[in-house]
Amino acid sequence: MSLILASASPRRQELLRLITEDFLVHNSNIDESLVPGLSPADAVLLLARRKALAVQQECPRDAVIGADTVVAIDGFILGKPRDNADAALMLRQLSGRTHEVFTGVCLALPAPGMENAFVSRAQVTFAPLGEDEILSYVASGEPADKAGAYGIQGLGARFIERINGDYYTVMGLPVCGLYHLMREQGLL
Ligand SMILES: Cc1cn([C@H]2C[C@H](O)[C@@H](COP(=O)(O)OP(=O)(O)OP(=O)(O)O)O2)c(=O)[nH]c1=O
Repeated sequence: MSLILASASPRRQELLRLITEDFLVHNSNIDESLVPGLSPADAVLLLARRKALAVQQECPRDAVIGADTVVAIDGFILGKPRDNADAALMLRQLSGRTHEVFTGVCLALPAPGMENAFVSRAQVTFAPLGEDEILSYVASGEPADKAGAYGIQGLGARFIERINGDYYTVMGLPVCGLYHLMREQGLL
């Protein structure tokens, strides 16, 4: 049995390496569009599960990890921005306020129906951002592939006053939660 990370995200690969070096990477290529009306926690669980199960269909003898991250504020779910204008809108919404980041993780095991999933939530407080800061951050390109249009691990760090929760949940993979789940399941 191999361990497979169902993700194209280089950040998730880097974070899984904090738990184990012994894994392969397969992109799941699933449709990430969401049914409207889902709570952020249900949305990330659904997508994490879809990613893990899509890869497990191809590799039924392996254990597969899928994950998904969204930002939630004012009852809205912010995924990855569509374009630069959308990224700037998201950053204006986050400016000077506290939002939540949800990361769902699904570990699909080879026995039929054996799946373990959990959601990790963190609160992140942004400093007030000037329009010039927003535009130059968007121009850096960093927001483009990130939920909520920022990366806590990159230039986005400048804007973050406070976090309550697991830093790695914000980055896209809750390392402590996944490590403990993998130990419980006898994978480590
Ligand atoms: C909020 C935040 C998000 N992100 C990233 C984590 C995720 O990669 C991305 C959210 O998109 P996801 O759809 O969760 O992940 P992905 O498309 O990058 O990778 P895959 O589906 O193949 O696993 O945003 C950061 O890197 N830093 C942050 O601070």
